[in-house]
Amino acid sequence: MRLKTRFLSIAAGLIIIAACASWLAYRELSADLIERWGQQVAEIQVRYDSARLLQSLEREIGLARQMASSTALINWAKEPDSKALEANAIHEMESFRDNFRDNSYFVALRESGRYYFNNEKDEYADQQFRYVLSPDEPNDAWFYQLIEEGRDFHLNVNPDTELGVTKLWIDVLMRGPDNQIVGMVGTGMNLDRFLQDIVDINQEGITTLFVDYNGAIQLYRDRNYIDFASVIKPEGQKNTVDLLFEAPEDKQKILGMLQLLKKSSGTAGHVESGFVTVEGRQHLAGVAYLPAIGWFEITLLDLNTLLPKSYLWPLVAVFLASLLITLMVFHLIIQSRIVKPIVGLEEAVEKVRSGSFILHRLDKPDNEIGRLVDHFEKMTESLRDSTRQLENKVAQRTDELNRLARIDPLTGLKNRRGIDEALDDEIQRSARSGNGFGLIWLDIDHFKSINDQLGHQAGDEILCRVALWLKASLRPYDCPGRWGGDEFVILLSPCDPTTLKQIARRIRESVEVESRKTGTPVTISVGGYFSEPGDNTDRVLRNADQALYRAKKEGRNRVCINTPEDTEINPA
Ligand SMILES: Nc1nc2c(ncn2[C@@H]2O[C@H](COP(=O)(O)OP(=O)(O)OP(=O)(O)O)[C@@H](O)[C@H]2O)c(=O)[nH]1
Repeated sequence: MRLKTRFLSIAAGLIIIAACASWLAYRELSADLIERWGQQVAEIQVRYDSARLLQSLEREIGLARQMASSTALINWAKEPDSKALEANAIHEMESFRDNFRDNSYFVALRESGRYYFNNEKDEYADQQFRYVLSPDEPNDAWFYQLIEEGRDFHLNVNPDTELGVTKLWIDVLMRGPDNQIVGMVGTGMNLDRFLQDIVDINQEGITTLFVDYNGAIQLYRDRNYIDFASVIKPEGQKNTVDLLFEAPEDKQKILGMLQLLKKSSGTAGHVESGFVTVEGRQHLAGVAYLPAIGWFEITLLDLNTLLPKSYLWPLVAVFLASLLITLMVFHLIIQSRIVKPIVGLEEAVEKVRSGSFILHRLDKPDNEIGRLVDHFEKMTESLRDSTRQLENKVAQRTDELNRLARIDPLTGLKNRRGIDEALDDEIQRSARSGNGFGLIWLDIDHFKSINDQLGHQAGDEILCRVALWLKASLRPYDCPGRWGGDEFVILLSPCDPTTLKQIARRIRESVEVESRKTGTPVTISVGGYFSEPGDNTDRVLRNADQALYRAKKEGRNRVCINTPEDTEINPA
């Protein structure tokens, strides 16, 4: 895999891992955030809803308590048949009616069971006595039940079948000076209006309900759930709050919260909260106990409505965009500071490996890679210089070897290979120019006996001297060589037959004369051939050799010249 691909794969992998981790963290954090926020909102909402309920009830309850402690009513309750007391009491009751919000009241006398009522329309003026309560009448059970329980104050949602109204009743026991219960007074508020004001508040995602001390639903937007006349219903038949929840654990949770609040009922403003599912949607339930009325207030917050997770999507989008930008920046940095310099370096290494030292300008980032590239460039320069030096040396040595391969080590003249090459060149030159050239082939006479008599060393010295005499007798541009043994070949160019003869004779004479001076006289036999353009190597050598052969045959120490036209033999 290429470096860039690998880097990007690693980066992408890391980013995916980071994104997954961040997504999980986001989910956890958002759930935690929503939970914390929801709990606080639930607490605030619970207190707000409780305050609203208490605010609207407080005055009514105060008035009802005041009415229950009215001396006129208490005295009348003790003597219900006294018309004077009754008139006085009814007058008192009517003054309270004017003050109650609903402009209605009821008074029920314990001893006689008489029930008095008047409403906002003053419908029952002078007929406030409505009917007589009976312990045997189930609809009247509330009255006897409350007296039996001895609860001085009670809130009750109950339809009054006699009056044909459903009301939220405020019931307050009326006690005589001896603390004996002599009756019950109170007022009823139109349930529909009350629900509208307190419960059916048009706040999307927020549901408010009130349940009594036993969890029976008292105020709820859906009237079907309201547990009317809770006070007279036996346990198990009440519409309790757990009916609103489907999951058993949610039912347990909400009932558990009620229990907890009952235990800590002394702690004012304490709110319990927890997640529950209502109608398939997650809600946060906040529950508070209202000691003033003995009810619980429950607020259900639909979190998806109040704080949809989509609100946090811009955060996710920003996060993803940041990741993408990070990936791109990472890619650009990796590309410019690592991958590109390394790829360039790799190409340069490949070039140098294949023997090319011409490098394009390499990227040198200001980091370890840049320093590596710098070292590589310097190393390449050194390598290039030493390679060039080496090549020069090799070329020089090769030239030297080539030269030596064509030189006779003893005499310093060309050897047979050198003469061969020079002869080939000369034949080609002659063919091109149309001018002939001369070739001399000479051999030292009786050299074997010189060797035999004087030794091989002396023989070598004579060979060297002959070479020197030859060179001295030749023109600078003539080319002498040692063919082998005691035989020498000389190329004469430019040349003509006359010059060939002259030089051949001069050579022979020179050797004879000069050798005599050394005390070891030697003579040479010389064969010459003047080559015409078009001759080949064999023909030239053969003719020169034949001329030498003749010179030997005819007595040695002489010159014989072979020309294409004729053969001239010149005795010494
Ligand atoms: N000292 C010495 N002797 C050599 C060398 N190369 C060949 N010879 C000898 O040279 C002699 C050449 O003899 P030939 O050319 O055959 O005969 P020659 O004695 O010269 O007689 P002719 O040529 O017939 O006059 C041989 O004895 C070789 O051993 C060399 O490099 N040094």
